[in-house]
Amino acid sequence: MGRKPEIIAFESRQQMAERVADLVEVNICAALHEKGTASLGASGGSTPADLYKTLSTRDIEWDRVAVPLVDERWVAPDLPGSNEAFIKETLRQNTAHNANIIGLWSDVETPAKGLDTACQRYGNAGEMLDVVVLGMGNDGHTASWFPHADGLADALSAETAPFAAISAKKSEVTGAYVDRLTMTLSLISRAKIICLLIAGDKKRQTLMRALEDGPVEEMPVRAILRSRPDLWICWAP
Ligand SMILES: O=C(O)[C@H](O)[C@@H](O)[C@H](O)[C@H](O)COP(=O)(O)O
Repeated sequence: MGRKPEIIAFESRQQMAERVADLVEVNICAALHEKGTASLGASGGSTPADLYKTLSTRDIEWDRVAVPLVDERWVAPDLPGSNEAFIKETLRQNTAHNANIIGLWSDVETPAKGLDTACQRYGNAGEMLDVVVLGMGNDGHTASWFPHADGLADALSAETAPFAAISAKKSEVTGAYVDRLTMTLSLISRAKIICLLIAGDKKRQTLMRALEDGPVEEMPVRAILRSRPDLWICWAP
């Protein structure tokens, strides 16, 4: 049996935000010191809000940090549900007011049509990402790797494309946001540090199921749990 990732349990969501911000800060500053630039792959959703707000007050040279989105729902940044809007609102303030957030959405009909633009914008920001923050849904998705979605095979393939277009099956978890663009396993799994942030008992139960044997297509978060068992799984009630 391969190594299973460990779960770090915090007392509160605020404590989790502070300690994960320490981890992100130290790794971003180390990358800046080594290379002069750094990259932080940032997920949307809602769980990382406290982390991003905390990070926005840290003493980091944010103008040298690229913050590409991990995934995006196909909605313009001025509409509810946009991950780009969420990350701008929570991270781009205080010392991080000049962070270079790299959005994935462009004004074309579908994520598939937006793929080239996303890849161009992303450029070399993260041939190897320094840090990636992931979340997880109660259906066992992470990034926009939704169970049995169209495009899931592309997102999880060993090919080196950094992004894939996803069309998820509509569910309670996706809501109306079934069309997505997402970083691929190939890109995320090469990151130096990966943090999977989860909160609440229900997600802890979902995670325990994901850690069991079973098909990746049913719980795609398994792809990253299996390929990077050294990832930091951080949980708070
Ligand atoms: O667009 C999104 O929804 C995400 O980037 C997604 O992968 C998210 O991390 C999980 O769905 C968890 O979302 P919550 O933090 O809102 O539970």
